[in-house]
Amino acid sequence: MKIQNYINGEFANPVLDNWIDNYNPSKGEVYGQIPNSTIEDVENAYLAAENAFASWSQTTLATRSKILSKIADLIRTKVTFLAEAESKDNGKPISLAKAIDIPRAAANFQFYANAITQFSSEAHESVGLNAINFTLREPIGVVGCISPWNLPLYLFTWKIAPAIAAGNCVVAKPSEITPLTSYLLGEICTEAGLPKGVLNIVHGLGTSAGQAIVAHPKIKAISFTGGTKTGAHIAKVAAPMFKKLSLELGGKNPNIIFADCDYEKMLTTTVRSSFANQGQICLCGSRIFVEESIFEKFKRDFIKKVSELKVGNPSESDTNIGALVSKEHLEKVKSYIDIAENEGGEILFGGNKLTVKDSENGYFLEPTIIEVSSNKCKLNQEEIFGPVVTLMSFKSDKEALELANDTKYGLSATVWTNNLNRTMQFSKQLKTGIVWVNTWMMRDLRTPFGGQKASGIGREGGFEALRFFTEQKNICLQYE
Ligand SMILES: NC(=O)C1=CN([C@@H]2O[C@H](COP(=O)(O)OP(=O)(O)OC[C@H]3O[C@@H](n4cnc5c(N)ncnc54)[C@H](O)[C@@H]3O)[C@@H](O)[C@H]2O)C=CC1
Ligand SMILES: O=C(O)/C=C/C=C(\O)C(=O)O
Repeated sequence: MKIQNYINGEFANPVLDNWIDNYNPSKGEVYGQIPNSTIEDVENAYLAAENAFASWSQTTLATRSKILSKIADLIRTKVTFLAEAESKDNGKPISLAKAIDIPRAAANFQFYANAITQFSSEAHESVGLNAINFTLREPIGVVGCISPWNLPLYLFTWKIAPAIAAGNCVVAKPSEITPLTSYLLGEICTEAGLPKGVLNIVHGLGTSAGQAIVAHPKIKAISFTGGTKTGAHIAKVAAPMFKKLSLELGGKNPNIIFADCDYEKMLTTTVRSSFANQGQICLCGSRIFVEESIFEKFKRDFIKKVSELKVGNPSESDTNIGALVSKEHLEKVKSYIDIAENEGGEILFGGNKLTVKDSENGYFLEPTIIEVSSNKCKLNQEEIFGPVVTLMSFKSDKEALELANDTKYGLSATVWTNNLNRTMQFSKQLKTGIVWVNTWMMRDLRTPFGGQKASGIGREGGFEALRFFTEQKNICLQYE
């Protein structure tokens, strides 16, 4: 299968006719090629976007809303087809893609179809001076959206939907590791009546196609989700050009469990927050801290529940954990498990690569639980981004809070307790962009989403994304 770029509403081969192999991670085999796009393809995408901007930026909100709703409808009608494609490309269970990834992609378009009709700006009357200020929020122009491989269509559309709803035209690049569903989105956008050039999708490597988007002198804003190192590089390139930047980066999120919590709910949710999507979600609670009085009980119960998870072929409906996204990523995750003992850790469960029947060459790994004795170890400080969690006990609220905040990351935290004062103290003092209390990954698309410290800058979601994708202009008008 050959994936093509989507430029000016047409599918096109890369200008230099260079291609990259695309892998099915659960089979460990090549199943297609994608464009190895270069600066020339990005320029073509930019020109198409620039050309479309004059008209799209003047399209009524009702028309934009109708087209975005239609895209959402089409995604919903193709949920099984898209879920199968996502699973094949990424290795995640089809059941997960069908329940979470694809419905969320539809919800992203539906949400911004509605939100743009409610988005407004402010006016300030300068009383006594016969003057009024009103502030326009204008689309920026051509913007760049770059997304990762862990939640491919989910995160790709989370950027594109607000960008086009706000009247911008887009040059977008999905991860080269998971290009399939974004390729299929091109067709859907055409069918929904999105005018040519409003969305342009360029496939290829981060270091060439991605770099060309970030460095393009006329692409004025970049919305990026991915690794912290890449985010830092993007900031270095884009900042001297004064581009707007939204960077949603890595996490090393604490999951803090107190003895007074609703134990069964905590246990079930903790299995999910540890291993959903093979642990490849920036929000996964990869550092589990448990109050000393229930530590041994938690350990026993958690290991038992995790041992019941089925690692298997992503197409089987009872599979809980599919394949990791690539061979390189599997090796990276495994390398952390391999240093566990040198770091004073004890592997309590898992730790091994797995061979799955009918998918013998796939990139499978057991869900892995490691008890560590210090939060300073690499396992607790570096983003592993796989099905690996660490456990540590704590004695007091103060110690738990210190452990939780002792990382360069600051994306999310989960706290399990029924104590109101403790809930408020932790909510206020955790240095993260998101705090979940007695739940995990409960998403309301109106809320600001993003991290502090090395987890990024800016917030996605709700009106925040519409603010990011618009430029303010204040008009001050005096009258007699
Ligand atoms: N959502 C998250 O928080 C994610 C975190 N990661 C972390 O990052 C690590 C590395 O994974 P990668 O796939 O290498 O992520 P990455 O950060 O390199 O890739 C994310 C996106 O950025 C693009 N990209 C890469 N270099 C670029 C550049 N110089 N300019 C513009 N775009 C560029 C990629 O092509 C991809 O579309 C993972 O092991 C994980 O720890 C990775 C993916 C998602
Ligand atoms: O729900 C969201 O909006 C985002 C979820 C996850 C990520 O952003 C990620 O894993 O990068």
